[in-house]
Amino acid sequence: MSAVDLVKVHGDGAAAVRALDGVSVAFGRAAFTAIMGPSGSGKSTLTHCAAGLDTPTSGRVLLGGTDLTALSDATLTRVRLDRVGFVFQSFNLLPELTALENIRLPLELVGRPVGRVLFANLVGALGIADRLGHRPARLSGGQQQRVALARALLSRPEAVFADEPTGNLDSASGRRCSGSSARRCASSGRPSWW
Ligand SMILES: Nc1ncnc2c1ncn2[C@@H]1O[C@H](COP(=O)(O)OP(=O)(O)OP(=O)(O)O)[C@@H](O)[C@H]1O
Repeated sequence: MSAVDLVKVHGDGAAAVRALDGVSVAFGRAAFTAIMGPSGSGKSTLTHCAAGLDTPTSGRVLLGGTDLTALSDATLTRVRLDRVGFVFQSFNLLPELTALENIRLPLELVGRPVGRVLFANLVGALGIADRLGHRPARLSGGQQQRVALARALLSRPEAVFADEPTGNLDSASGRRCSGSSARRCASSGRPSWW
């Protein structure tokens, strides 16, 4: 997945904010990449543009051979559901659905079957197997976050984007969800993309 010369200006006129100013970046296949920077430096904006959730003002976003910035709204929606997983900072679970229904929803929207083994493995690894019948309001923040992670991973997407995905988890759960490479990234103290 790569982004080329991304510019994103939020708003217009005197209130315009140039959140991205010519960002080019490539994320390798099967790589775990952390984006770090000060508050307000554009991490969420970059992540949303890279995942096709927001439209850059200019520049290109490539997922495999697909230029997301050249797609119609309908095709982009389909690509997002089918090929991209996203974990939002505020989870974005649907309150009237159970955890199970939230996790399955993206696959059901595109008419794809739910892989039973993958589903069982995911909810087991994330420690939410006994909470699947609960609505989000009956779950803790960390449990909601793990439901959101399961939802993002169940479709085996080509790319998973996560905006502060382990902020509500205890340190052991955070390590399980992000893997040992995350520890290495975080402890290296590098302030930029890699
Ligand atoms: N919808 C919006 N309208 C106007 N300005 C926005 C909007 N979204 C973000 N911004 C501005 O764009 C800049 C980058 O915001 P962004 O949320 O991408 O930063 P961030 O690095 O993710 O911040 P944080 O670490 O605090 O979550 C900020 O100055 C922010 O105020």
